[in-house]
Amino acid sequence: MKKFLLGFTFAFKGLRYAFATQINFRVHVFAAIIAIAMGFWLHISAAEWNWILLCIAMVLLTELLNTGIETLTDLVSPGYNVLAGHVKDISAAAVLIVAFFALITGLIIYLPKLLLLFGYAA
Ligand SMILES: Nc1ncnc2c1ncn2[C@@H]1O[C@H](COP(=O)(O)OP(=O)(O)OP(=O)(O)O)[C@@H](O)[C@H]1O
Repeated sequence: MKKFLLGFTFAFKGLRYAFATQINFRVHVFAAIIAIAMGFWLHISAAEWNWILLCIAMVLLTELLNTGIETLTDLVSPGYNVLAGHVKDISAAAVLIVAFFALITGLIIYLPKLLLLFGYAA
C-alpha cells in the first residue's frame, strides 16, 4: 500500500517538473481550463464532454511523453547529434498532431454554439 501511494508522489513530481520547465505544458493546461469553462458555460452534452475530456487527456499525455523523451535525449546525447534532433522533432510532431485534432474537435463542438449565442445562424 505504501509503495502504491509512493507511486502517486512520483507521478505528481513528474507533473510538477513538466509544469515548471515546459511553457508548452503550461499553455496546454491553460487551454484545458478554458475548454472546461466553456463546456459549463455552453452546456455541452455528455457525449461532447467525453470528446473534450479525451482531447485534454491526449494533449497533456503527449506533452508529458514529449517532455520525458526530450529529457532522456538530453541525458543520453548532451552534444549535437542528428539522430537526437530527429527524436526530438518526431516527439514534438506527435504533440502537434494531437493538438491539431483537439483544436478541430473544439471548433466542431463550440463554434456552432457560439455562433448561435451571438445571433448567427449555424
Ligand atoms: N542534441 C541535439 N542534437 C541535434 N539537434 C538537437 C539537439 N537538441 C535539440 N535539437 C534540435 O533543436 C530542436 C529544439 O530542441 P529543444 O531541446 O530546445 O526542444 P524544445 O522542443 O524547444 O524543448 P524545450 O521545451 O525543452 O525547450 C529539436 O527539435 C531538434 O531539432
